Amino acid sequence: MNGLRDGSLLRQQGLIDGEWCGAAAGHTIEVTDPATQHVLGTVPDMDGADTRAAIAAAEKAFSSWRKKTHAERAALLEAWHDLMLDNIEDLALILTREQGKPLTEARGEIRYGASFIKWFSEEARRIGGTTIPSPTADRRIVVLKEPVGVSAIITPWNFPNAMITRKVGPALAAGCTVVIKPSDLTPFSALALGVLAERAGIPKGVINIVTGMPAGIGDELMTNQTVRKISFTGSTRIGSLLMRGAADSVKRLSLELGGNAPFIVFDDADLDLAVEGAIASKFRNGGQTCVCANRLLVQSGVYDAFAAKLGARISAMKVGVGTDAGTDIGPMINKAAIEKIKRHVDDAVKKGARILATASSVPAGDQYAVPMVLGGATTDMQLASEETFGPVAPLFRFDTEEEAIRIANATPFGLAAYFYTESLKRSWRVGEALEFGMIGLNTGAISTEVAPFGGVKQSGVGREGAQCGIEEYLEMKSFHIGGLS
Ligand SMILES: O=CCCC(=O)O
Repeated sequence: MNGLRDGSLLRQQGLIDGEWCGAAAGHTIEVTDPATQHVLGTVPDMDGADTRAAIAAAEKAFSSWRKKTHAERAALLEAWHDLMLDNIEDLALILTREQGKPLTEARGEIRYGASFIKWFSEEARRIGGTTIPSPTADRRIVVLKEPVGVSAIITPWNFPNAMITRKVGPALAAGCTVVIKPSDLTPFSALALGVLAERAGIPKGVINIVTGMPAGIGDELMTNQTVRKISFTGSTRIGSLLMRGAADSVKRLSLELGGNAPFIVFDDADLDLAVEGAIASKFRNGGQTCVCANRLLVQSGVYDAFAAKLGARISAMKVGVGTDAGTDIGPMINKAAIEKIKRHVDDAVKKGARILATASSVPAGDQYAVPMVLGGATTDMQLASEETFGPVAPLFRFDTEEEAIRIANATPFGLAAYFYTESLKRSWRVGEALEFGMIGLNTGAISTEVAPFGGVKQSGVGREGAQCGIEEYLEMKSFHIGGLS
């Protein structure tokens, strides 16, 4: 890959038990640049047998990793974090090339990703336990916190770095070992993290990375008795398949699944702030983020003004190759993504929506979606019930607060929601009425290592980040000590 300062970060092998290796069966898959369709390289197309080897390596490493002191684990995580920031330019370039997002956003993702490693290196020192007043005089009861065990980490293509670190950070801090299955579309970011983990001194077998198509690897991770925990970010369809597959061996699960985020602008909102928030939330990663605003609900009194302001911002957007200076929106990840966006726009227009504004600078090529504002969106349109996952901002007009809350909650998903108002009373009323795991009030940015990240309803189970994130990788053991009288 041209432009890397350290070419050894582009690794084209999987990582099992400290060995960089190919698939046992010798198969490989190509990884392409979504902007150019050029092949960037290949990675092993591993299967169930390779995955079993990775799980066995993680199991072997678990017995010594769990016994390290919290300070020892924290020091290794800190070293890994520092190496990520030292190599930010290369990690960002690899990420942009395989995923497409603009380089400035890719740098942001590396900093965001590294922040989870730093955060959980600190949390490693704070894994405590409790003592419980005993019901009898001759006994004492303490609750110990112990690592869950070998954890499967299955991650998506839209955040190829940060979705790994948000899971691996707490897993390692807790004393678990991991088998990572990155998306087959974006494995190089994961492998570069593996190279840096090795340089940081994280022992062999603690982090294993299996690359390739999902079916064989996923089946093994789901059913293997040694795997005690699965953490997955991706679609609700796959999340529920994993839940079913993991049921026979009763694994712990953390699932961060699909969303359908409402973004509500009330008449009393600061409109400029709302437009900033809409740009940040709707157009992050070209709209390919699970917490992206999907439905923009705008109250009648400010509908036209908001549409005009948002339209002006979108008209000025530059679409193009992520590594070109000034690019705001990169290519979409693949043809299926483009087709879905097109289907949503065609359906909306057929049902009466109007295109109010589009980005003026969009290169030719069917890998690019046109950023746009759609006016007159209604709840019978496909884009009201499905995540578009693209740079299309549909505006739904509403009249009353009750109507906005009803429309916002009319979805089986419950990941993120946003609303804008200057009223204190309304802030609390609406914040409490929205059925979502994360709410942004007068902000479109809710992603940070310090706050719990996760959803309700079909958007998943469990929380990542924050102080609670490490609990997902810890078991409680009640220890009853008798005969003390
Ligand atoms: O799309 C997945 C999560 C992105 C984020 O952490 O904000």
